[in-house]
Amino acid sequence: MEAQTMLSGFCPNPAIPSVQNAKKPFFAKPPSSHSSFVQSDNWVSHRAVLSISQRATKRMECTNNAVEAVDVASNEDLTSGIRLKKLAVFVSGGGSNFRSIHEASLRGSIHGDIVVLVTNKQGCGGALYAREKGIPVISFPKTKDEPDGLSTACLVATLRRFEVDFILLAGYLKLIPVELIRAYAKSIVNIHPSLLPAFGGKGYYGMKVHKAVIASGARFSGPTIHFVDEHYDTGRILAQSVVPVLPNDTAENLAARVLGEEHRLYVDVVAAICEERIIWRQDGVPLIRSKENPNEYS
Ligand SMILES: Nc1nc2c(c(=O)[nH]1)N[C@@H](CN(C=O)c1ccc(C(=O)N[C@@H](CCC(=O)O)C(=O)O)cc1)CN2
Ligand SMILES: NCC(=O)N[C@@H]1O[C@H](COP(=O)([O-])[O-])[C@@H](O)[C@H]1O
Repeated sequence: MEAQTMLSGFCPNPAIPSVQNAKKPFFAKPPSSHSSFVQSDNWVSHRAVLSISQRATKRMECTNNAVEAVDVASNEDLTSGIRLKKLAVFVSGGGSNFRSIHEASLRGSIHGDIVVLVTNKQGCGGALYAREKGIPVISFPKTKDEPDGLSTACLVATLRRFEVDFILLAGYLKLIPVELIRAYAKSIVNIHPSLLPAFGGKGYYGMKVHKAVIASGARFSGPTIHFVDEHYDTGRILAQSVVPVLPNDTAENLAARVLGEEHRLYVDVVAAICEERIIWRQDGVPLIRSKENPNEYS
């Protein structure tokens, strides 16, 4: 049975609003040296951020609003103490970023599981890979090419039923509707193949981006990972990485160089998201806390 048909039972009545996650996170304030950092209510860790000397041996846990220090033998214990996250990936094309993240999940580099793939093109490479790996595939949105596509309300209800924590866009070429953005506030990220805000927005996707970069004479390019808001490529930037643009580059050469960096960067960023190492500065800029040195941010 096609996953779509099987999944349709997840959305008996699209009119029924999706159930919001009921979790109430424990608010933890970082040490005074980071007093400029606050954590939003969507991403706060369930553990207080301790000074580096304490952190090596202790983890703070909140149970029934009582905070207690729990002995931690090693970083693995810290990771194993963090809930395994459930991920939805959205693709429209070949899916190399999706595959890279899936492989990282399987080898344990990402503390998360891809539980569902969403696509607007059932025949794309990403959907074929998902079916080979037994990952359910959902069509979204409903179009003439994809008449079985879900409505936004039904997609939200289905993602809730899969208990999805975070949504990763990876070459998905349709605008994410505001209803889904509100349902997954600060929990949807996208990778774009240029150094935003340059060369982003409507019309900037795939090879079009690299052709524009080369035509501009820019000497550097690279991927950007950002949170998704209601417009294309205007959400808060979370991570970037720089590659050179060479004088004799074709769009294809540049695309390949940027894509290789995308695979590395996206795995690192998704690992940080799943390990609850994202922290929000008071001006709204998201930062990634270093795994090796928790007093360092990027
Ligand atoms: N609400 C948001 N939705 C999406 C975002 C986002 O930032 N906010 N990012 C895109 C991905 N993307 C760039 O990273 C992007 C994708 C597609 C387009 C675009 O111009 N699309 C064309 C249609 C293309 C097609 O259907 O083949 C269009 O809308 O005319 C720009 C940027 C994913 N969604
Ligand atoms: N604006 C969105 C956009 O252009 N996204 C780009 O589509 C490609 C998807 O490759 P993949 O399917 O092999 O991961 C990637 O280069 C990604 O940055």
